[in-house]
Amino acid sequence: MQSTGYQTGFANEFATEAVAGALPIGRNSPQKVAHGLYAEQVSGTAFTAPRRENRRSWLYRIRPAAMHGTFAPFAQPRFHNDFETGPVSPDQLRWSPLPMPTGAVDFVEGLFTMAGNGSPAAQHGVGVHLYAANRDMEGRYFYDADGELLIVPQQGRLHIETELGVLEVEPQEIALIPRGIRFRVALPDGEARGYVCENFGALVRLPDLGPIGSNGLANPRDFQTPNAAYEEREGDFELIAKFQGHLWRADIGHSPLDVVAWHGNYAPCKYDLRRFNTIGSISFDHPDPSIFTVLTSPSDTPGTANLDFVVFPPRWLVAQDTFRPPWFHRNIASEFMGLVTGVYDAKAEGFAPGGASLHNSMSGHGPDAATFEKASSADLTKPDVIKDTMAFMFETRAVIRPTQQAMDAAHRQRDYQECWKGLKKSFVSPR
Ligand SMILES: O=C(O)Cc1cc(O)ccc1O
Ligand SMILES: [Fe+2]
Repeated sequence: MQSTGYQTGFANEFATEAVAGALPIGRNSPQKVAHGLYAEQVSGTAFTAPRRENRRSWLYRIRPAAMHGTFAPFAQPRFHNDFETGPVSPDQLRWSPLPMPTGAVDFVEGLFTMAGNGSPAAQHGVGVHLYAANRDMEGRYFYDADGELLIVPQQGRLHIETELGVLEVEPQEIALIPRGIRFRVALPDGEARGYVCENFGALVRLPDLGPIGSNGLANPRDFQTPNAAYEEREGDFELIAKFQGHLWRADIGHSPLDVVAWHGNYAPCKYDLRRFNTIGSISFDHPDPSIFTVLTSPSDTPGTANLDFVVFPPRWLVAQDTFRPPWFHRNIASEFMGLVTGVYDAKAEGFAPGGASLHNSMSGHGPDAATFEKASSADLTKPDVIKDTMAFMFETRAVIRPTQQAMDAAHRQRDYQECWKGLKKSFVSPR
């Protein structure tokens, strides 16, 4: 399926048809839909959710989503949500990039669960996954009934064909696939690696801007939702479902990407992180990283997110009489970080593009020794510019529990704490 372009805005009431006249006018479910299509509603929030949070779309499709065989377990043991048992270490953790697969592996097969909290059953928390893949999903379609997927490509473009249209996504862009929406991923560059946050809680939305005003951070018009596109394809295909933490497969005799027209506000989208309007201090002190929030999934406690997706983009540092990089800190929230490209300003080395770090609730962390030395004696009469970088954080109110496979992984940096070892004792007692 080729991209047919985009509509702009975040969670707008979109309307799009790949065949003229396919969208009913003035009603959702006429007795007979034009062109012999079936009408089907997909709801991403409760029917009775407040209007400003209510998300649903109407799909006009060749066959309804109900048509497929029975599900049986699908073996892909690296992708799951089993992170809720046993003690969890408060150690600061860091990983080198997930190695590229040696055999042929598609996007679903290439998912590797790093960590998470909450559960799909409880409808709060997140799953944090990495993927490394080197082949297109062939005759295979996937949906995640457990959460929406926030995909952060790090290497290689993704061509994502969804029920509602096509997203072409490259590193430094993100894709959001709503819970339940079926899709297929192809890899135009042959290989791809990146991060996925699976959000079991309230759908992500743009944060309130408070005193920032009516513009800034991620602007709504920079989100792009695909125009309708469909394939009319019959064959021996496979539908993979993620349901309550595990994968299932069913035979399907046609492509489920057969939605000819749709309207509504429950749809995939993409966003270019390079369009993020970064706001920071122009006087003194490094602000809290909440200033970098792209999207937030609120919890039932106001101001305390289930998930904040935060980016650290290129920017100027001009603060005076200030230690300019991130400070040393401990935090009630828990922080999973990744790096799409470049160098992150708190870590001179060891945090590579494609790598990851995890600093859980109240675990001390901050600049490494090399960064501290440099920034403590930097010439503040000149602005610094941070260029060619894109780090991000999945920050959650609940502790992010690493999986056993993440703890056991050969690419986990077992010497991570060494990065703070060189911090000198400089205190000179006045007595
Ligand atoms: O730990 C980190 O590097 C993320 C982070 C960045 C920042 O600028 C302030 C606080 C914070 O947790
Ligand atoms: Fe932090």
